Amino acid sequence: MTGIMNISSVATHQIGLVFGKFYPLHCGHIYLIEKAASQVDELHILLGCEQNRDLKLFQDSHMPRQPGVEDRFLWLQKTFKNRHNVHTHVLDEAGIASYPNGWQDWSDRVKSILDKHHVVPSVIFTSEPQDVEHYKHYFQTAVKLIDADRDFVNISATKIRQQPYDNWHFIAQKARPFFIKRIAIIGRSEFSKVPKQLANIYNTEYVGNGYVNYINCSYQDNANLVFNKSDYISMAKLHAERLHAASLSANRVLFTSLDFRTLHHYYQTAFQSSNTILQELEENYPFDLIINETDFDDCDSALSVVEEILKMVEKQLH
Ligand SMILES: NC(=O)c1ccc[n+]([C@@H]2O[C@H](COP(=O)([O-])OP(=O)(O)OC[C@H]3O[C@@H](n4cnc5c(N)ncnc54)[C@H](O)[C@@H]3O)[C@@H](O)[C@H]2O)c1
Repeated sequence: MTGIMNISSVATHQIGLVFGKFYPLHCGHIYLIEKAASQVDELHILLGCEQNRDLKLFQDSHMPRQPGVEDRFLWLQKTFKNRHNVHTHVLDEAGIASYPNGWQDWSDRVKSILDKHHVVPSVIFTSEPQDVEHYKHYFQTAVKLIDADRDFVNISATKIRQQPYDNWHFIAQKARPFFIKRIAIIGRSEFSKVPKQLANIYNTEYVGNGYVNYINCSYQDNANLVFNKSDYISMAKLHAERLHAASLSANRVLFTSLDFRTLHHYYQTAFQSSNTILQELEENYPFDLIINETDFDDCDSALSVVEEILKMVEKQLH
């Protein structure tokens, strides 16, 4: 009895495919994938990438940096991490005439990946009506068209590439940290309030210097506190962790009172030498905007400072 059930379930085991560049992954893609996944036993996503095309898409965009294949792969993996019947594969399209001119070579490349993973598709899902007959012809499978008019999620990746910050709520939650603009506003006393104010205005996260806060709380007499070399490294590591954590929930932009270039500069001034950890953080964790108290005149009012900074931030987002 059990054997018979297994044979019949193998015979009806439905395997679906979804193709896409996911450049970047957005809620329309997720809707398509979830609707597809709910109609099959297993869904395989093929993430198409082609170096020159992808670079051109980036150059024609307003994205702050270029997503690599690994970024796009991770967005999919993280988004569908709890969907155990959804699998993602990278499809390198190098050397194939670009869409829609390379259907034969492209479908051969797809089939070689499917063969490698022993995947025999029964249905292809797409929201592109013009591709339906091609898919049927080259893959000899059923094709299901999902929301061709984009009624449910009215967005395209092209629009997001053009205006990522105006289309923020369409960007997949797991892709958003990639797009966060990092802004450091550095200064003392009154000026130190400015990044907190800006975070409130932009309904987003502020990341203070956690290490200094910790030291201030731990020691009563910190008037003559002098940091040693390891303090700077601890400060930098803690700050990188806190920035990363805040970027998971930040809204378009993130404000902080410290960037790694400035921290390294403090270190160099104190010890007359560089530090490799700080150097690496400086290089690998660039900020989009660094504003210093010294960029302003002493006589500038608090209001005029905030207004000036608001203009700079707006430039970053448009
Ligand atoms: N070289 C060739 O001849 C050839 C032929 C066919 C396909 N391809 C490749 O296949 C891939 C197709 O990618 P794409 O440009 O369609 O990717 P995409 O990332 O823009 O879209 C992925 C899928 O999501 C769907 N989608 C987009 N927005 C949606 C929304 N708002 N609601 C619902 N669904 C939505 C698309 O229709 C598509 O089916 C590319 O890598 C392309 O190169 C190449």
